[in-house]
Amino acid sequence: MLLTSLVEKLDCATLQGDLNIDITDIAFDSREVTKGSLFVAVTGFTQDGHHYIQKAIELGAVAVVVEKDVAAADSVTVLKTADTRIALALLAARFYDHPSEKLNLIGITGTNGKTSTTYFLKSILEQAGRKTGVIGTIGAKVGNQSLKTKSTTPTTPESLHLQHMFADMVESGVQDCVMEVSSHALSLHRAAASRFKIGVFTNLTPDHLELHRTMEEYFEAKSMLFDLTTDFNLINLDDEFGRKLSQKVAGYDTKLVTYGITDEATIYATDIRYGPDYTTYTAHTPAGHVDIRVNLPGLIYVYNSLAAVACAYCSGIDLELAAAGIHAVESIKGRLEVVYQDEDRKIIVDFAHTEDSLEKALSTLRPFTKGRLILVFGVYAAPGQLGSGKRESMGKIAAQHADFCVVTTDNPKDQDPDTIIAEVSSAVRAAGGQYTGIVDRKEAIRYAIDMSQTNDVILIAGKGHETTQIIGKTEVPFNEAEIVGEIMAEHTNSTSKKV
Ligand SMILES: CC(=O)N[C@H]1[C@@H](OP(=O)(O)OP(=O)(O)OC[C@H]2O[C@@H](n3ccc(=O)[nH]c3=O)[C@H](O)[C@@H]2O)O[C@H](CO)[C@@H](O)[C@@H]1O[C@H](C)C(=O)N[C@@H](C)C(=O)N[C@H](CCC(=O)O)C(=O)O
Repeated sequence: MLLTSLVEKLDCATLQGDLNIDITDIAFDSREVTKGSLFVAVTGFTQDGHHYIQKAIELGAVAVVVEKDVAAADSVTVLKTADTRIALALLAARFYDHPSEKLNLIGITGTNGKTSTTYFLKSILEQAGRKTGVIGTIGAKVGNQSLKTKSTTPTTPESLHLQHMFADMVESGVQDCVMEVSSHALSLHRAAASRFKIGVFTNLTPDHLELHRTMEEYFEAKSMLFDLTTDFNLINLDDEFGRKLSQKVAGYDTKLVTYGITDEATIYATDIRYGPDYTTYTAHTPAGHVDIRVNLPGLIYVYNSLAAVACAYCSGIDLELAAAGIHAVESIKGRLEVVYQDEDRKIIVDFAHTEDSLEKALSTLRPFTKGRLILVFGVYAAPGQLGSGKRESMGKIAAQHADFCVVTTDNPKDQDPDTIIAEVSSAVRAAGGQYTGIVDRKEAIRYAIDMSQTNDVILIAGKGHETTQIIGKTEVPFNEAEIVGEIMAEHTNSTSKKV
């Protein structure tokens, strides 16, 4: 593609060189540059892409886009713009011929519920016989086939990778794409230049305050999704920030559809009932009502499946197919996932890593726990959370809702695990909770299993679907389902040896 067409009407100045050159690829990482590429220099959190311009040129970049003044060889075209992240998104969308506009693209944002809503919706769309793509913490997939990608972010890819994925999906005949859109992604313009037919807002509770600093900033970041939607804004009306957002978007050209468990919402749930491993309710929509059965317990799964029903309604899908799609989801990786069960005990892994989600996970399990509710958890390290009170509040919630807490590490990163555990433990103690502290997370899990008795439930909270732990600068493998399996196998062996 000619550079002139690629940058046409883009807000950037040509500092040097020819625009009449062919661009064969775009890269924002010098390590991905190939001959004939356009290199976009992005200022990162740890490094600065502007320092890699020379490297990119050596590898064959013929043009660069910058936001800072840098020297480059005369043979290379240099363009300057105010924000290279926005430019990258716009350039990528053009390079791949605006693929998001060729999809029924549904973006889901909110602190919690993005992944399970995505699972439910994918299943509904597949029940409706539609070829569906997903992008999120479960990876990028078409059906059950993973898409090849260079993306390195955990949830929402950088704009270049994202547009590439959309283009691949269009090429393979995908009609609908369900995507988790994180607040990180929105504030870093990863989704800019994408067009969403439907935007979903699940909820907002404190998280990622290391990046957004205040809840107001966090809310503004999440709200950015609704500047990118074209048809429907679908918002949880029972959430404080959802109500605020619905007022904010009321004047937009897009249609506002709300959901919740009161009949004030456009789509709402009644007759909610829970069992130890299911939830049933009736979903009411303007197109009629339908009985829903979710194979997971708890109010959060009413909200997350209802959001998927609401998307189905907005996409013109029959409500019976929506119900069948939700029922077809047997479990969700790392979401109240039962990783071991025998007549004595049940071991559950959940991603709960915020105050709100930990409280909800424990309260959901409590009514179905005949013995003790044993919690294994840590508080992950994030720069802004040093002294922010998260350790104290997580400790307090744990003490209030669990019978025994094994306080351990989550992702301690560069922070001292002993200090984290001491601070969390002191909060558990102050709130009258029973606890022990064990730095090694595997040993903490083993301790909980060893102390468990008939009818006890063990909740291992914080990491959910994640399969690594970040200790210092190293990411070490840590798959909780496998670890529980190993420990239980050791138990079985030692018991049979005794016999
Ligand atoms: C904090 C954050 O968002 N980090 C992301 C960011 O890393 P960074 O800013 O540190 O990158 P950097 O190393 O400083 O590099 C800066 C620039 O120099 C370039 N570079 C660097 C080295 C080199 O040799 N050549 C080169 O050109 C890089 O390509 C980059 O453009 O850019 C990298 C490249 O895309 C990402 O892999 C990385 O995601 C890390 C792994 C991450 O954990 N991100 C998390 C925080 C994240 O984004 N999470 C959200 C979900 C949040 C949630 O709701 O839970 C997500 O949407 O995934």
